[in-house]
Amino acid sequence: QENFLIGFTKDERNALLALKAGFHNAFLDEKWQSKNCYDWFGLKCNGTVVGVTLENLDISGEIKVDALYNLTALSILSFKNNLISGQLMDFSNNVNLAQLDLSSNNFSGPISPSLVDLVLLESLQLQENRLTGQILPFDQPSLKEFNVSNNNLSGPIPNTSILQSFDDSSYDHNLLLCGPPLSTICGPSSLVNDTSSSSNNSQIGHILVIVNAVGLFILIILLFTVYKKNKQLDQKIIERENIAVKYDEEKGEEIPSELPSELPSEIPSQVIDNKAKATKQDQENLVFVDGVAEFELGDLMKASAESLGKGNFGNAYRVRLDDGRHVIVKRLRDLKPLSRDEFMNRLQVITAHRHPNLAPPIAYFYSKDEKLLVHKFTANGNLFNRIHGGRGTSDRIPFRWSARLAVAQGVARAMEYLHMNPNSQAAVPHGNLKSSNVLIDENNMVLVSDYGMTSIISNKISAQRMVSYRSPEYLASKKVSKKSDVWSYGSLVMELLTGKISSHSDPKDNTAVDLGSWVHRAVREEWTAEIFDLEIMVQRSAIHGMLKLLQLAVRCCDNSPVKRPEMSEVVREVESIKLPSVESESEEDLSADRSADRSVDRSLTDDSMSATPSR
Ligand SMILES: Nc1ncnc2c1ncn2[C@@H]1O[C@H](COP(=O)(O)OP(=O)(O)OP(=O)(O)O)[C@@H](O)[C@H]1O
Repeated sequence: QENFLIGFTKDERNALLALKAGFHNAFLDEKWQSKNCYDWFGLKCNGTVVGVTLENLDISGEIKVDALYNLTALSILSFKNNLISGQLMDFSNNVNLAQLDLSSNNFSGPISPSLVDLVLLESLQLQENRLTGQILPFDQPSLKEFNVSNNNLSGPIPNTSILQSFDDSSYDHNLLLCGPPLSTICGPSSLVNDTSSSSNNSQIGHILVIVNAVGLFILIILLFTVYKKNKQLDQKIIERENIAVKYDEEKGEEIPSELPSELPSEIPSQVIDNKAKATKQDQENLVFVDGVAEFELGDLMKASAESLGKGNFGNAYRVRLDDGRHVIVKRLRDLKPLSRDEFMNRLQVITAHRHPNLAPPIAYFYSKDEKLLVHKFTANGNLFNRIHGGRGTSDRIPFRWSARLAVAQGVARAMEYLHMNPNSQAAVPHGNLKSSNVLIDENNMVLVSDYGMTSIISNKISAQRMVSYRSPEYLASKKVSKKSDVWSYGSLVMELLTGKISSHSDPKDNTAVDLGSWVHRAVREEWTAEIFDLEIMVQRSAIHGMLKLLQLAVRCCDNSPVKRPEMSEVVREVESIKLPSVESESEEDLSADRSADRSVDRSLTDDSMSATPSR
């Protein structure tokens, strides 16, 4: 059989087929088949495989540690910007490797020691993963490019001449990394071996990272001592800045001109009130949106934290404060190059939006190396998990029609408010509405989160990663608008009604469907009633309301943006859908023998539906 292969050896082909089997990628399944290496997408071969370049393909799945053993001639390897998870591979057999780019994936665990022995290695790009443990003492003179920024690495940067020759951008955004070339000073705790690096139990998705609280505390004390020394000097600078702010306010200073045109041309009055407050606090601490400092940056840093995974704007952590309260901390990355003032201004615009169905950050932080958003923790998770979580297990609490309708109404109200905001004349598109950005709090209130981020995230990243339900015009222009929000709302409602995962929001899930086309087909082929999630289909008396909501969702997902309704019209329509009487719903629930969830469902419905002071 080997005689029939062109461009690569049998062992290499088998290794690549095994690699493909670990990925869930329809594109590769199609393109990596033939016996001719030259037909394979992303390969470079000359009798043997010398290059594998698979970038921006939404590849998910894991790579086995020994996956590259038989690719002995490999010189270039890039899996840049995919969703690959698992530990880094063993590169001991890839002695020709010169360029390795695994950036923007979900790799976890330690940096593979085999990389230190690659004497031809010129470029190592590991940024934007979830790597833990320490940086190894790379010192091969061949190394010209090196980047491990945006990981969870810890400890001192080894003092080799090669590693010290790269500037701090190669190391930025690793919360526990220290020593030159970073300006963070190493405390005694940094010298303790990081236990997380040796653990082999890194999981795909949500990894629990318990931060060594004692060690960190010592580090914080050291950092604060340094801060305090600078404080007196800073005080003078702050006083000067306050004078400058007052002067700007008197002149009626406007938001910098680079703001997107959809943002308000004037700063809302509430924002101006906050501005002086913010300027006093923001030098080295959190800026609280309501002006009351509930805790300090140091409290966050010494607390234990659980990683919730990597979102489009950075890593999110659930942090447990000393008083037992939980908050969510998001470490932002891929921002526009904003000055402190610009960042503060934009956050003030975002946080000035107040509506019972919105979840703005409660605090934010800016420093050269770190930008953070702090949110209240919402105890009942997100809508994605409510719709899809625990299916087929005894843990699953059925998600009934009344509760789903309440979600559709709450989200619609929040979106209408963002589009119309009566208080500040600010009208912003959300830009990233999806089920994981709809949160459910302890009172079962529906809260829309992560809105307005286009004003701070770099244009390239927003275009690549935001908007999980992609409208046709967004795919063409890469710009979010109110009408692309309406499309997203329609898709979210389809997800809510069908219980299907959208392939746009989770390409790696093989049960996912292109919701828009799937629903359109169902309507066209007249099997409409069958498309509803079984959990609500049993509620026969509600079928009329479900059909009405489905029709609205279909209109929101019209290919032509002008034919889509405005959010205000959507709110009117979704609120006109009546719930079936409590009696008939209860009877149906009883007949489905699933009455256990009644209290949960009714509370979700009642609470979120009653919270409508703005209407
Ligand atoms: N305030 C919060 N309370 C509880 N869970 C939250 C909160 N904010 C976010 N989460 C959850 O944490 C996880 C990560 O959130 P994050 O916003 O970083 O990413 P995402 O929602 O997956 O994507 P994107 O960055 O596009 O919004 C998600 O499952 C999200 O639902």
